[in-house]
Amino acid sequence: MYPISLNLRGTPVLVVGGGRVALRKVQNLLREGAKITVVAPKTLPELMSLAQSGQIKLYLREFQEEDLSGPKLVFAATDNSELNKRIANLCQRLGIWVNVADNPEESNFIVPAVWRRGGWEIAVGTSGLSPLAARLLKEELSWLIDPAWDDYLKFWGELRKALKESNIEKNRREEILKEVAKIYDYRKFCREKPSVKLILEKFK
Ligand SMILES: C[C@@]1(CC(=O)O)c2cc3[nH]c(cc4nc(cc5[nH]c(cc(n2)[C@H]1CCC(=O)O)[C@@](C)(CC(=O)O)[C@@H]5CCC(=O)O)C(CC(=O)O)=C4CCC(=O)O)c(CCC(=O)O)c3CC(=O)O
Ligand SMILES: NC(=O)C1=CN([C@@H]2O[C@H](COP(=O)(O)OP(=O)(O)OC[C@H]3O[C@@H](n4cnc5c(N)ncnc54)[C@H](O)[C@@H]3O)[C@@H](O)[C@H]2O)C=CC1
Repeated sequence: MYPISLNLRGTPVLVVGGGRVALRKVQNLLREGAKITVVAPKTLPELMSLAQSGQIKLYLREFQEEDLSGPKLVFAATDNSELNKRIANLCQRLGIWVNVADNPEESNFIVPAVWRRGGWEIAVGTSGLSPLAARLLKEELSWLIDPAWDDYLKFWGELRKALKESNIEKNRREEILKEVAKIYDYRKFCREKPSVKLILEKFK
């Protein structure tokens, strides 16, 4: 499984099924600004209200082949594994990437458990071995990773931006970043909390 971060803003995504699994996928997709259509004869009330507030499009009926004209990604999340398999086959034929809720083998992609804070994104995957274990490690990370890592990321982000906006040439900018990284590992950064301004003056 090759991990990538997809930009789904405005991208049409189809979710087939309206249960617990479909709802979780929809909630995470909404956060990324995907254009979501849900097809299911019966759905959870949460999906109904998302449709009522115009955040998703909802068709209260069974899946039909025509639903596959349009979406770039499909989530087959019904409780009918034969149907999920059929959707997967249709998607393969059409070249649409599909996630099959009850079958990682038939999926083009699977979804990791994601931990986010202060700009960090850590995706935990088990190649489908145990999604529950993926969630448990994700939860553990919230304890393991000190909030000072957020300041560290902020520092690097600001330094990178300042260098980009400076008139220092590209190769030298990269060199500077590597030199600073050698000096300021996480521990030294925490002790000294250097300012970006100071670093820039020192390395120019
Ligand atoms: C292959 C994959 C495909 C995909 O859905 O993309 C898949 C498949 C299956 N999940 C099953 C069960 C559960 N999945 C969860 C939860 C999550 N499942 C997610 C991902 C994935 N699930 C992909 C693999 C990722 C990887 O491992 O690398 C997470 C991480 C991300 C997300 O869905 O958003 C999200 C946690 C998010 C979070 O909390 O952060 C829970 C609840 C829990 O853990 O509390 C249970 C019940 C407990 C258990 O069984 O473990 C079953 C058996 C169904 C059955 O028995 O009927 C299958 C099918 C099978 O394995 O065949
Ligand atoms: N990938 C994951 O993270 C997980 C996957 N699963 C698997 O996912 C599947 C779905 O789980 P839940 O959401 O809990 O099930 P659920 O029973 O709550 O929901 C199933 C949904 O599928 C819909 N459906 C049934 N026939 C349909 C059709 N012909 N067209 C469109 N929609 C149809 C139903 O109306 C319902 O909304 C299960 O088969 C389970 O094995 C379960 C837990 C986690």
